[in-house]
This record gives sequence, C-alpha cells and structure tokens, in this order.
Amino acid sequence: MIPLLTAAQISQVDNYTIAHEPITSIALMERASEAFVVAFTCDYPDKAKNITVYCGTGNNGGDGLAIARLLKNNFYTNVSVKIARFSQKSTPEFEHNFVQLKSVGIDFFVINADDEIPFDDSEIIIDALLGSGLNRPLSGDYAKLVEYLNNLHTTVVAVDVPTGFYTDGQIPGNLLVLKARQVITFQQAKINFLLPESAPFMDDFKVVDIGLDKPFIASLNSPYQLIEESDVRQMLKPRKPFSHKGTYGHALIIAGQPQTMGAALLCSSACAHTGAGLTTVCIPQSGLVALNTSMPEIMAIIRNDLPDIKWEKYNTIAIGPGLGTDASSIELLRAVFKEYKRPVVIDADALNMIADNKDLLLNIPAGSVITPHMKEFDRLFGQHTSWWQRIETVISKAKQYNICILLKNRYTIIGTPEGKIYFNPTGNPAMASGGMGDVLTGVITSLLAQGYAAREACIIGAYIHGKAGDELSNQLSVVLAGQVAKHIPATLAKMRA
Ligand SMILES: NC(=O)C1=CN([C@@H]2O[C@H](COP(=O)(O)OP(=O)(O)OC[C@H]3O[C@@H](n4cnc5c(N)ncnc54)[C@H](OP(=O)(O)O)[C@@H]3O)[C@@H](O)[C@H]2O)[C@H](O)CC1
Ligand SMILES: [K+]
Repeated sequence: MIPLLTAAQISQVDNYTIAHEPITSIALMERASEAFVVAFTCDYPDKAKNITVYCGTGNNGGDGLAIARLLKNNFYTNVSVKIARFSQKSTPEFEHNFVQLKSVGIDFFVINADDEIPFDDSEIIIDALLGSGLNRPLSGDYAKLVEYLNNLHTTVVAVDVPTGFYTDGQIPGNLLVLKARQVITFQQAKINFLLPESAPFMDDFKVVDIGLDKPFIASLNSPYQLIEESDVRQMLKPRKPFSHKGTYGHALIIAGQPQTMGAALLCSSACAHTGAGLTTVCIPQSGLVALNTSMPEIMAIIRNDLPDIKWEKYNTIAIGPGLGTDASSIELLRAVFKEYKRPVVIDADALNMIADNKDLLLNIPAGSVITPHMKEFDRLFGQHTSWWQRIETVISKAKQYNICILLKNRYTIIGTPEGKIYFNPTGNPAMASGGMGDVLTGVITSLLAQGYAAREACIIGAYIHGKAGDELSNQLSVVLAGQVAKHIPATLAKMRA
C-alpha cells in the first residue's frame, strides 16, 4: 500500500527527511528537480522545443528555477523563465536557485504585481508557480496570469501540483487552476488527484520518487492508502492440492427480472469465474433457458414470490443486480437480513430499496459489503456536494454499520469499519459500459464465498476486476462486462504466478 498524505503531512515528511537523512533543503530541491527532469525528458524528448518555465517565489518556484537549469544542462536549447514576483516574500531555496539560474545564463523575465502579462508563444509551459503550499483560491495577479495561460491552450506540465489545485480537503466549486496536460508529482499521488474533481485540471499525472523518508511516512498511519499489485498478490490464497469444490464455498446470487436478466447472468458468471466452488443464482423462471444455455456450471433457484431458500447452505449471498424494487423484492431483502447472519454483498436495486427503507441499514449483517455508485451512494446517505464529503461519509457509515463500503469511481474508494480508505488504481475508460458493476459484485461475492473477509474481498475484487479490464483494453478499445468476467481467471493466474 502507498500511504497518501495531506499537504501538511508532506511538509512534515519533507522536514523530517531534511533533519534525519540528513540532507539540506536545497539538495532535496535539487533531487526533486532532477527527478522531474528525468520524467520530463522521457515524455518530451524534443530538445529544440520552445519551453517557458513559470516560477512563483516559494519552493515550487525554486523547483522551477532548478528545472530550467537542469533542462539547459540536458541540452534543451530553448528554455526561458518567467518569474511571477507578486509578493515580496520568497524562500531561501528560491533565492539560491535564482543565483544559480543567473550563473548559467538562462533568459529570465520578472513579472511584478500589476504588470501587464508578457506575450507567450512557447510550445511547452512548465508550471512552477504554486505547489502544495497553496492555501487559498487564486485571485488578483495570479488569477490574471493563470487565466491568460489557460487561454493559450499550450501543453502545460505542472511541477508537483497544478497551480491553484487543492491537494486534499474539499475542492471549492468554480476553482481557477492552471490546467495541466500532465502533472509530474513528487513522492506520491496527492489525494485529490484520485477524485473526479481533478479531471478538468489534469489529463494525467506521473509520480516521481524524491527519496522522502518512507518509514516516517508509514509511521504517520494515514487513513488513505493506494492499493498496489503486491498487496493483492500477498492477499490472494493459492488453490491447494487435494482441494475440491467444497473448499471454495457456495455463493447464492439473488438477482434479475425478465427484462434485466443479464445482470443476474453477468454477476453469476463473474462469481464462477473468480473461483467460487459453487454458484447458485436465484432468478425468475424466464431466465432459466438463458442460464442453462450460457452457463451450465451455475445452478438455479426459481424465484417465486418468496422462494424456499436453505440459507445455511451458502457461504455468502449477493442481492440486488437487476432485482427490481417491487414489494416481493423488498420482502426477499428483508428475508435475507432476517434469516442470514453472515456477510452479504448488497448492490444496485437492493441499495435502492434500502435507500427507500432506511431502517434496513441497521439490519445489514456485520462484515457485509455494499457496492454503490455515486448516485446510489447519495440516495442512501444523502446528497453530497463533493467527493471529499463522500469520503468522509464512507468513513463514518462504514464504522456506524460495521460494513465495507465500496464506492465505484475511476479510483474506486473502499472504506472499512476501521476507518481506512483504500483507493483502487486499476480500470480504464474502455470499461465504461453496462453490466460492469454486476460483474464486480460477482467477483466480490465469489471472494467472500471463498473465505476472504470483506476488506480483502473488496481490495482484491476491485483490483482484479480493473486489471482484467486493463489487460483486455491493450487489444480492445471497448471492453464489455461479459468479457471481463471471462478474463478474470487469466488475470488471477498472472497474479498468483
Ligand atoms: N516534499 C516535497 O514534496 C518537496 C516539495 N518541494 C516543492 O515545494 C513546494 C511547496 O513549496 P512551498 O514553498 O511550501 O509552497 P508554494 O511554492 O506552493 O507556495 C508558496 C507560497 O505562496 C503563498 N500562497 C499560497 N496560496 C496562494 C495563493 N492562492 N495566491 C498567492 N500566493 C499564495 C503561500 O504563502 P503566504 O504566506 O502568502 O500564505 C505559500 O507559502 C512543493 O509543491 C514542491 O514543488 C521541494 O522542492 C522538494 C521537496
Ligand atoms: K505548480
């Protein structure tokens, strides 16, 4: 896991590293700037391009000055610097690098407060105006400059953070940010890069290691963690010799209506493909032929008004995909909560029914998983005006109901009753199509049936679901849910190798 820190914590780690490595802050700035330049050179190899580095007078600006110098040393022949001296304040690291810049003879131009903004015809802009030190929205001269630069539509590469962007906490509406084509960020992704509000301000970000003290970072015990492949590999249990279908659990999936049978089929297919020993799906009679034709491995219980289910047979139950919200579905959901005391997976229409009958929240068995998308989440827990707010709700509700909440997103957010938030990095836009959530529910259900706890089932499930989609998208520009379900065994084989 990569612990994700707030700007205040990053500055704490910065100071700790300087004191304990030990390294001077100027040398740390040099190391950060070198790391930036290595990444930049890789993505922008044309050394004749006209590049302007815009620098503030804090440490982000100090980085910018060092980067300009290092680019020149790397034979970028057309680099110049514009310094926004909008305040009298500057850091010693900035001033040190200003002296260094002058000594290597790079063209620079100082823009003072209230000055007219100088004409810019550069092909690449490096944004080193403000970084993680931002503490208020842009206004005045900064706002004027950023608006001018945004209107140029030049390729912008931001140093650490796009100027004006909040790295953590609630992002104010109508925020003015210098829009970056790419952000080359230091040490770790900033938490807000993982939230949809970052999308208008950056196409992409890349993390470069600047050697901050990792044990100290770990000691801060951040609640926010980014999942890595190695975590999932460690969590995955091997399929043992002499094991049999009974070893890997029996999952029951209650899903589907005549018009939404696909949800039931996709969910149960994903469950079987993720390795549950047995999968039974509880569907209306009209789905039986489709099920037996497409997946003879899966057993069926015909769903009458209230089917006769031997609850104790199942290691877990999933309820919701394509289920509808009519009276008999609510009755069935209530029956699950009454009869079944082990962890379950609750998705789609089951979430909508709970949203309409909030008393049911208290009946969810401890250790269960709910898998809402944003709209389902807001229906359950009230309207939110930002994703940061949603994260706070995930933390409090996961604790309150003793469940894991998996909130679907580009970086799916998993909250646990212990107050941790895990971000899943896998998945891609080729997967943005119907049925994908049903498949994820099937994957997580399968993992619960196999004996994984809710936290592990969510982490492994979200990761391999996205990774299967990533692998398929290497060849395909659109990936369908059924393809992801069928590809899970190949992804699991790679992960277990
Ligand atoms: N650990 C690391 O990752 C390292 C990061 N480095 C770089 O340092 C910056 C952070 O530098 P810092 O000096 O803390 O802050 P900034 O350069 O971002 O900002 C400077 C000052 O600007 C003022 N400020 C804040 N918001 C605004 C605003 N909206 N408008 C105008 N001015 C603003 C604020 O000062 P005030 O006194 O005016 O409040 C800031 O202090 C980080 O992003 C990295 O690029 C190191 O180089 C290496 C290690
Ligand atoms: K910046």
